[in-house]
Amino acid sequence: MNEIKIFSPATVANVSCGFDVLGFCLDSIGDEMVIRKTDRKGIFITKIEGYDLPFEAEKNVAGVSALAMYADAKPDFGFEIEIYKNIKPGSGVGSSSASAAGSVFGMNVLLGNPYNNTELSYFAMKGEALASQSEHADNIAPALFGGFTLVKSVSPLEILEIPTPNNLYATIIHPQIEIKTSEARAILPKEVALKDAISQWANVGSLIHGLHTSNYGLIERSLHDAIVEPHRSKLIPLYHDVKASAKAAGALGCGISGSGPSIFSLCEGIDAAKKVELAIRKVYANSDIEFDTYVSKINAEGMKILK
Ligand SMILES: Nc1ncnc2c1ncn2[C@@H]1O[C@H](COP(=O)(O)OP(=O)(O)O)[C@@H](O)[C@H]1O
Ligand SMILES: N[C@@H](CCOP(=O)(O)O)C(=O)O
Repeated sequence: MNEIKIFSPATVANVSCGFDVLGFCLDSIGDEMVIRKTDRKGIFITKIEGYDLPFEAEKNVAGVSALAMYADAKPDFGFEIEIYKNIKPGSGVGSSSASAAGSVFGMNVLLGNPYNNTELSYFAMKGEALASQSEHADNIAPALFGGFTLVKSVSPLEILEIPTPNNLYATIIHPQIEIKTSEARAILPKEVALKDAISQWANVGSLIHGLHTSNYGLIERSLHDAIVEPHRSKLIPLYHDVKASAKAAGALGCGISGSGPSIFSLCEGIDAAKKVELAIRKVYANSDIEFDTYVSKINAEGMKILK
């Protein structure tokens, strides 16, 4: 096989209480990428559609992760990468991760799958670091493994796959402002109060248990964030109104998706997710902020090979 076309999914990182460790994969939004073997040695980004992003491999997250894997694999040929971007950069649903993980996923298939998903996550983290100035894997892991993931450690990299209850859906609202992950990280405090840490790790533990046991009530009671949300919510217009509307419409929980500005809600069933979508659309519809919304099943598969 000399060429592959893939769907590289959007992802929601943090999931309220799990800053930098928890994430889940979306089904209804993602980029497409074509990866092709070429006689020319090296990594070449030959096409980008959708958004204006750098073509130099060293400046594009897809190229940085590809170069990290290329240096390890040392093939006697090169790779061309085409990126068809649907996920707006800086939207908070893992735009950079979709590219960073997509290039190495596609290259791995063309190389005959020498690397497992954890090894691919390691290379993809090198690309993610270019965008966010930090090596975190909470978007990359769900993009590659699918479903919910927990990054137990980045060094050494250890990723746990968490079972996803069948009837869990996400509703996303994306106000059209850009928040760079690097900037949203820079505003966070370096230290946290012990009482906040206690509530946060209790919620992470109970959320994981709720996911394992399909206990929607426990999931609902665990979707809180005492540490990051108070700081980042100030960057998102009408954040608290959206959250209140989502909860009133029946969401299990609602929080900042990744570093924002997107806001996610988790819901039991597609009908509840659509009801939440209608409710939160009304919040921005009464303002001058443009926005998109979408409802997605949790994508258990992650990356998909299109051809
Ligand atoms: N292939 C790429 N896809 C998305 N963003 C990229 C890519 N290559 C470089 N970037 C840069 O990464 C930044 C967006 O990443 P980030 O702030 O983490 O947003 P997101 O939350 O959408 O991933 C932008 O500055 C963008 O120019
Ligand atoms: N844990 C990171 C996740 C950033 O996600 P993104 O989708 O905004 O890139 C953080 O919160 O900084």
